[in-house]
Amino acid sequence: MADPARTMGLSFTKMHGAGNDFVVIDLRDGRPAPDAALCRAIGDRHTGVGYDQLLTVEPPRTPGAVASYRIWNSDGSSSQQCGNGARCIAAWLVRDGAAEGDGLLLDSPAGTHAVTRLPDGYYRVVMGVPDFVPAHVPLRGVDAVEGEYVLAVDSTVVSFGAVSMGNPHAVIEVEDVASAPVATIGPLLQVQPAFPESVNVGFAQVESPGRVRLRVYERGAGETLACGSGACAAAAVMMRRGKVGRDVVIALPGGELRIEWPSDDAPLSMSGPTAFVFEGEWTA
Ligand SMILES: N[C@H](CCC[C@H](N)C(=O)O)C(=O)O
Repeated sequence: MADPARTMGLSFTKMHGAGNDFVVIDLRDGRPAPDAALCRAIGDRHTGVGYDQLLTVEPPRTPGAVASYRIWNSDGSSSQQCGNGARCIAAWLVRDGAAEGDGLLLDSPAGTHAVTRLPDGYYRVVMGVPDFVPAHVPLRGVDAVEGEYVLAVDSTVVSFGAVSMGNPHAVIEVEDVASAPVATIGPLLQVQPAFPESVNVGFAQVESPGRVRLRVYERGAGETLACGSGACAAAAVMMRRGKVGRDVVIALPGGELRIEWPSDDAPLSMSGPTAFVFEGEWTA
């Protein structure tokens, strides 16, 4: 049977969070998510709309939540977490009138998040407690020395921190992000057996105790202009190493995010911008 979206027309909203771009589709009426072929067609940067991630807004899964959402990367793979996406979904629900902006609850595949609209129009997402347990990243077969993992990939030795924000992250500290080997080491690390679910690879340059520059080669999307969970991961790794304070600005190519993590056993919060770009209808 033809995919219903192809016959009925599929409305969507194009958004971005610090340049990390999304197609948001409202499936609160219970319609099925677009199939893989349609996701790829919508995601094509030339013949479609283009996105880093496709986000679906769906009925809540827990009491008190306004809605739930799911996440597909542009390569069709799904993810458990999308920090920039959580902010955009919250802004989408507030604009839709489905929620007030003070502490709405959103169900993601990684758990339930409290989201608050800040006076400056930014959104703050409680992202949960960073999980450094290797098996939870997941990361296998690599031992850590003082929180640093070392892996030989091809002719290169890569040293990194590893943490789960609900999705897997490796964080590589570099002297200069501008010249970091993002497009070579990123995909190389992603295919290592040590990362059975692949990994988002961050390249972080600590500029000061209050500011980190970051580039992220995302799982399923390549290098993006911003990665919210990647910013959380980089901040958490550098905070635990004592390289930055517990309230830090992460400067990504597409914009800045603020990360607050009061203590190791407390939840981490991320604040940042959201933007509506256009509304559309897919009729191909
Ligand atoms: N590529 C990620 C999902 C999107 C994360 C990112 N866009 C964010 O804002 O957190 C993964 O496969 O885990």
